[in-house]
Amino acid sequence: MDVALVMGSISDWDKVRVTTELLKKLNVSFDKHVISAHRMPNELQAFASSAKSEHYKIIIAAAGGAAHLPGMMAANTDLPVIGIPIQTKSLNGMDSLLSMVQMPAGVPVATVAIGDAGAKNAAILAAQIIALNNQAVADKLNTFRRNQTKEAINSNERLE
Ligand SMILES: Nc1c(C(=O)O)ncn1[C@@H]1O[C@H](COP(=O)(O)O)[C@@H](O)[C@H]1O
Repeated sequence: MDVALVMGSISDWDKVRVTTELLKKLNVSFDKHVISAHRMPNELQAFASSAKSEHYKIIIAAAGGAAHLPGMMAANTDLPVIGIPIQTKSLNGMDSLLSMVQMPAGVPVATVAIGDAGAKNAAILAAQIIALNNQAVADKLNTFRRNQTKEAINSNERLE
């Protein structure tokens, strides 16, 4: 698999479904897991430390609130980790964002935006990394970007 998509709870699944849809569209192979740094510390460590030998290339980690999951993944692997801050009811996802974006130097988490745009960008970012060594994914990305540009240009027609 190119990507392991990990989420802190099954309650995050609805928010990252869109990530999986885009990964599929861009020809990036992935599997998905609920793994929590807080609730499943041993499982997290086992998963992260064997991720490279399992031939994953990128980990996408989505979590809400005290979102230590992406940081702890990054602590236990040298694969690139992309963090998706899940929007929360109490603090709107600022809690999730700040707990993953402010990593100490040496252990980066490539943190995307809160919400739907971030969940989509995580898939695109992963595809861009995979595309460096995968022409089929590069072609899909190219088509995706061209269509996106076309749609933006065509939206001018809807202006009164
Ligand atoms: N942030 C974390 C971690 C972690 O970082 O290890 N484990 C669960 N969670 C988050 O807790 C929120 C509420 O989870 P529940 O709905 O299961 O109570 C979820 O957004 C999850 O990502």
